[in-house]
Amino acid sequence: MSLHKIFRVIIMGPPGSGKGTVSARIIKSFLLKHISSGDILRANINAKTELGLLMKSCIDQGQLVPDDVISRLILKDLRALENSSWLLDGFPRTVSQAEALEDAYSVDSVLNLNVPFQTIKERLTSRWTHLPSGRVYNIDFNPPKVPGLDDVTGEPLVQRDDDSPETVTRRLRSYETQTEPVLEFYRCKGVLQTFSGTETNKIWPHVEAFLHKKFPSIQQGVA
Ligand SMILES: Nc1nc2c(ncn2[C@@H]2O[C@H](COP(=O)(O)OP(=O)(O)O)[C@@H](O)[C@H]2O)c(=O)[nH]1
Ligand SMILES: Nc1ncnc2c1ncn2[C@@H]1O[C@H](COP(=O)(O)OP(=O)(O)O)[C@@H](O)[C@H]1O
Repeated sequence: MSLHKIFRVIIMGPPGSGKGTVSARIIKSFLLKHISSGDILRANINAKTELGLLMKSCIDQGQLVPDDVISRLILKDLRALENSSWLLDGFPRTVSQAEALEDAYSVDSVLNLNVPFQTIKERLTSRWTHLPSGRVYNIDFNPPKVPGLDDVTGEPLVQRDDDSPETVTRRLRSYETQTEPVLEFYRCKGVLQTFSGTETNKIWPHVEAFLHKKFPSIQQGVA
């Protein structure tokens, strides 16, 4: 049995609301393992796995992949982290996924990034991604040190196929119809914490203060 309490945290928000950016900041300060459903799917596409090839057209069209596929994939990864605290990013995105997760684990906190759709549309057309790590950059907000290259590895950055304006509109629509009900699911359980704004640098101090207060024992450097 682990001596430490395990904390299970989810980060939610529409596509482009800053989940990846805020997650990167969280794992710098807190001992949580970051699991991103989008990064896992893109790694499968990149490695041309059977699953990746099957899912690619769904993702490129801005549609969600089937619930059973993503739930199986994520729950398998979570089982490998049985004794660690985790931060889940991009899952669950439907009530059925939330129920599948709830059957296996109880969630301590859900961080909801509430960013207006207009702000998101502007951001995503200038998002650049380092696919192997999931690190994200933005031409205006956090440009890479050398244009077009990842700061850590020097490898090339790419623009995601699903970040075109038409596909972003479709993803926002699927967020409204399929993912917003998940917020209600967690609100009813009393674990939803919403952070609203248009700038990550203004939202972040509130997220950080909330986590410090709620989970003091998982700060980096705390035994
Ligand atoms: N202009 C601007 N861009 C931001 C801000 N926060 C994040 N971004 C960028 O917006 C894009 C989407 O952020 P990301 O963290 O990938 O969002 P996710 O899709 O929710 O994981 C990325 O290119 C980020 O670098 C912000 O406050 N202002
Ligand atoms: N939990 C999920 N359920 C269904 N599809 C998912 C899920 N997570 C990711 N995907 C697929 O991968 C795409 C990219 O996901 P992600 O990187 O989390 O996007 P975003 O940056 O838009 O929040 C989604 O548009 C969807 O097609």
